[in-house]
Amino acid sequence: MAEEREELVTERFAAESLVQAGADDLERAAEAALRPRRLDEFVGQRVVRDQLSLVLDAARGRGKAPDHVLLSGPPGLGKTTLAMIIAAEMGAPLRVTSGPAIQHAGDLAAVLSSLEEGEVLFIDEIHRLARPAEELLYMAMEDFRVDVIVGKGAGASAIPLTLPPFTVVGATTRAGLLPAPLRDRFGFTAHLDFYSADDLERVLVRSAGLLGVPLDHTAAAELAARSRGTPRIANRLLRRVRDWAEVRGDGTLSLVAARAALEVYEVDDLGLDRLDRAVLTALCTRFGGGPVGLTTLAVAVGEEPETVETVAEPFLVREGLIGRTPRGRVALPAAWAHLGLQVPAASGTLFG
Ligand SMILES: Nc1ncnc2c1ncn2[C@@H]1O[C@H](COP(=O)(O)OP(=O)(O)OP(=O)(O)O)[C@@H](O)[C@H]1O
Repeated sequence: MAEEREELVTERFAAESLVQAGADDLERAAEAALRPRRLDEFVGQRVVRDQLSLVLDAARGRGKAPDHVLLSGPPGLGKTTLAMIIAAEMGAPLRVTSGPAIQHAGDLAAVLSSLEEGEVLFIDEIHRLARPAEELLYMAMEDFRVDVIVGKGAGASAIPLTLPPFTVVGATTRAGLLPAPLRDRFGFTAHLDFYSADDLERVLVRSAGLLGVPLDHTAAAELAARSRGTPRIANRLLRRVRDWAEVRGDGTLSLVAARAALEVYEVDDLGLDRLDRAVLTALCTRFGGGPVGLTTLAVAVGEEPETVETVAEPFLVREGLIGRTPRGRVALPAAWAHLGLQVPAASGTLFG
């Protein structure tokens, strides 16, 4: 009986994860369709764009592969997009992999030894590379050489293999976790910051044009203000408003349609979603405003600590809702106000 139930549960999970995988694929496809292909289509991040354009122009002028590029910043700000743009601008092929996908140094050696001259190797979540792979990578980045190990144990020998010049584009949400020797191998490092409301409005107008949907100026402003400074979220909200307008409205993406859809999807005035609010609520109501450790906070909201730290926290910190202290996370007065709660009398002593 118990076994039968377990099987049913497993089947249900399998079915749910299939549906989820399908949904993720659809989201990814929808995202890909809106990705800028060239640097001059990439909205905002003016300083990064200018600097990168110089790096690429100089490399083109010399007829060489550009320096290795490290892109850091919260999810959804355009790191993958920029990696693709670098390859497109250089007219070079792009190879995509990620830190977690490379379990062993041998996996990385296989990728490196098959690179073409000038190829761009995009390594997403580069901070999650295993240590031996990391060491192999910085030798390859510096000397364009890898040692391929042949054989095992005492009889193993290293055969040096020269690689054609290539460019690594590393992306990370946690630049602080990269060891210095790896970080130092990148000739150009850029940090992507949250977008202004004006830039997000431009992202939305561009995306609406590509989707062929009529977007009111007022609706664009409302969506921009509630997109947590993030183009991925802006585009996602745009697609949800389009759903609402087509199913419940007259097809126009008006302010009324935007507000109604945002209410359905529980996006509040600041653009906070369910996870953000769960973090704030746990911090204020369960832990009395903190300080509370990241792991405890993550358990309280049923998420991985890394998700809370990289997805929810950066924006909450930027908005002055929470603070990070050596003793843990604390709620700031704006958090209580946002939840419509009274700041407890003792909270003045929480921060610090
Ligand atoms: N500057 C921009 N201009 C226009 N659209 C953008 C810009 N940056 C990102 N986008 C849009 O946002 C989406 C998410 O961007 P992207 O996948 O590059 O983010 P990311 O930083 O790599 O995120 P992650 O860290 O989660 O991989 C893209 O599909 C693209 O359509």
